[in-house]
Amino acid sequence: MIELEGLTKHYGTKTAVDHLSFQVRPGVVTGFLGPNGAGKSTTMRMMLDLDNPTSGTVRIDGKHYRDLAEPLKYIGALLDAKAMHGGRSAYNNLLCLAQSNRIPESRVGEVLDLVGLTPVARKKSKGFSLGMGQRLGIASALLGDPEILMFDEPVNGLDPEGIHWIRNLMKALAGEGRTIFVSSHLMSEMALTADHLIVIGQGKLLADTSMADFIQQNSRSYVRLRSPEQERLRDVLHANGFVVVESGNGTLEVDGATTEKLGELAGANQLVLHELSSQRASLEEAFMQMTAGAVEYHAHGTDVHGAASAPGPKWGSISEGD
Ligand SMILES: Nc1ncnc2c1ncn2[C@@H]1O[C@H](COP(=O)(O)OP(=O)(O)OP(=O)(O)O)[C@@H](O)[C@H]1O
Repeated sequence: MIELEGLTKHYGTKTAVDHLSFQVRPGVVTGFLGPNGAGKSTTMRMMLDLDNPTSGTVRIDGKHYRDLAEPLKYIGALLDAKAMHGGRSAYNNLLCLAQSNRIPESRVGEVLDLVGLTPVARKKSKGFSLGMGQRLGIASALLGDPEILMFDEPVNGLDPEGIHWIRNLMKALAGEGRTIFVSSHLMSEMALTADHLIVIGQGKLLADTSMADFIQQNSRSYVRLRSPEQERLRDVLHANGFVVVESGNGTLEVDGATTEKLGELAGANQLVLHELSSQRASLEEAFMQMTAGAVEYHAHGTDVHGAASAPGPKWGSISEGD
């Protein structure tokens, strides 16, 4: 269990983390979500005592990180995959870590095998691809066989097979009763992995909810209709008690209705329909709406030639990869 209480970090006048209080429980994968610059990495660094909080506390199974003897046996973390010593082999990088925490050398081979790096174990890590570096970082997190694991953007640089592997690994580790805390700025990725969600924006807690509740509350479903007689269709829908939203391009959206019901209503009123479809807003959209006021870096449209357009949140690519 990880517990944060009033955790706050200022860098000069900048508040990176703002009175964060939440718990990360064992036995589930907890996703840590927020747009770029929300404060996820700063929070994780403070959890590992790599940065000092301005105020507030973090406890790992009731203790401060610095009071853990041989911390790799309690908590393993993938924060910065490039943090390894590039001049050392993968094997020696892990061996040094193992020795510093009195972990037997046999475990080095085990974790290299687990992450699929055995064939390159004796190669210098500076020649590793992003994905191989990510796997080596994951191996170091697993080295002490800890009950708590933290991964900062673990799928960065991984190919679809690697993404699938890390997703299943996190689920399996949670299934063994471990505490798994994983950050991402991609809702779509989290939807496939996490059981619970902590969402932050500009350092503040925006949501602490189960994934099931988040999906239930945020994936709005509605029916989209298009007709050459749009006005008459709208009047018929209104007259039958439906709330209708005009969404542009001549389409109408109706919440809380089925395609069957609306199709029959249109038929009974001899209305021609060019479209009658059931729609579901994506979780990515719901997440973007939740964090819209807390997005720090805005892209300005998609026109690479610089034509002006409305600012929108800058978001990474969506990776479904399953
Ligand atoms: N050492 C530092 N000095 C000054 N400002 C910092 C420092 N580290 C982080 N920040 C600022 O604190 C805020 C939070 O940054 P952080 O890296 O924790 O966000 P993040 O949610 O991990 O973002 P990303 O998804 O882009 O990695 C940002 O505005 C960042 O510019």
